[in-house]
Amino acid sequence: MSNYILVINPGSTSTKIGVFENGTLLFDKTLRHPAEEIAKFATIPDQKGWRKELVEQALIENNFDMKKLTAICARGGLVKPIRGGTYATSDALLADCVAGVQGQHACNLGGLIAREIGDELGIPSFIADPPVVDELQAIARYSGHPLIQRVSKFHALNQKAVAKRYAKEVGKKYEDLNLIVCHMGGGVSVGAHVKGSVVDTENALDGEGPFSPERSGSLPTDAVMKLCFSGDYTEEELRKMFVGRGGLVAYAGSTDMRDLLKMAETDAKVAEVIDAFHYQIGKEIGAMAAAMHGQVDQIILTGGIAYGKETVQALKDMVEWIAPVTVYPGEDELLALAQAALRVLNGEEQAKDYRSLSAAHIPPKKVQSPGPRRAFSGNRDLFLSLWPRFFTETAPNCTETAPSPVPFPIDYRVKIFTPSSQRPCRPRRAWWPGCR
Ligand SMILES: Nc1ncnc2c1ncn2[C@@H]1O[C@H](COP(=O)(O)OP(=O)(O)OP(=O)(O)O)[C@@H](O)[C@H]1O
Ligand SMILES: CCCC(=O)O
Repeated sequence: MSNYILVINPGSTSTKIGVFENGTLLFDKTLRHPAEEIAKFATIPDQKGWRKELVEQALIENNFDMKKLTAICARGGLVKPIRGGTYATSDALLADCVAGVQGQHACNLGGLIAREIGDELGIPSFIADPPVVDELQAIARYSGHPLIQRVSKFHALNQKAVAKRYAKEVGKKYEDLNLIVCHMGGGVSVGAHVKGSVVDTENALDGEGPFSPERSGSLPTDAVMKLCFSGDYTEEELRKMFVGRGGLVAYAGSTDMRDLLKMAETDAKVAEVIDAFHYQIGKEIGAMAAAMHGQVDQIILTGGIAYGKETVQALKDMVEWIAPVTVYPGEDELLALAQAALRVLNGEEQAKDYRSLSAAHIPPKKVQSPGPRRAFSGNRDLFLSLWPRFFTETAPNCTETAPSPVPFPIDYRVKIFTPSSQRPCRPRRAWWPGCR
């Protein structure tokens, strides 16, 4: 029996859709959303009805009868940290997509639209491998300061898809391989896939890792603090500067690697920027190899920039001594979504239940420590907000700790960094349960 699957991948300026009959694409379409259309909506969740109508219209234009659909699978959203896999669009998941518990991003609309269409048709709807897939090992969560905890936000959908594709091609299971996957698109992320879990990667959305065509990646803390407190920029301006207008576009004026490679033929400065881009990515691959104790079966390069032979050669020169390199240029996130739904429909995998996981996943609230407020005044919030959000805090004289945001046997409670004083917590602020 054929399964017909609608897949939806909402991005900031487009919604990509596809209809698959089992694993075969029947048709796809990129629905472009001009800035002036997007600007009509105050928030991302407000765009739901409008984008949903555009999706339905595209199916009609392709003469596809929606009643034939068996399931819907979407990319999304910035929900709580979860393990990779296919998740049913439960109410709890949708509430977190609306709230944007790890940030507002167009992919939060994926689950919302999928569920609404699915409910209308009486068919199941899913999300798969959202950017907040978080399988970090405990030691990878240390940032260097207990107020800031590292989290994983990366191209999980494409990274996992190409890793599984490689495993299939060599006749092995993803869960039996150690792979470094490097996605190079508008953003760049490098993941250490150890036996099916991404035990280290960057928070590529919020300012970690190598710079990319449009993101600054990791920046020196002191310099960032100076910008934050300079009074010259608003929080929003700085965010745009680092995520959206940072990296290659900031140095060389374009996010398009093809243009930059052309420019580099006659412009030595642009050529050096591209060298630096390759250098940072190669260095990050090396870091992941060390995190994996050198036990790397294969390095996989993927994303649009992996089409460029210059980039592939530069990275091979830097990292091929670690492990052989396979190149899967571009990304096929639509196919990855269809396959994720199919694995569930065929009974190869069970859809995960976000609701039953979410209790264990509740990240610590963004708790404000009463202590350092005076030192940083109001701008402290601005500074911290540029960094990974789920910093776990504990009061200087409080022995309570915040819960782990992930369901793994990880206990990185901040208590270990603080004197285990039994003095009562400061009475002036209750800032998490049990610390009153
Ligand atoms: N043949 C090519 N050679 C070199 N670079 C290329 C080639 N084709 C596309 N690219 C580059 O790939 C980049 C876009 O990649 P991609 O389409 O994967 O990004 P995206 O989907 O917009 O962002 P993300 O992958 O972060 O979600 C651009 O910089 C583009 O210039
Ligand atoms: C880093 C997660 C995905 C993206 O770049 O949009």
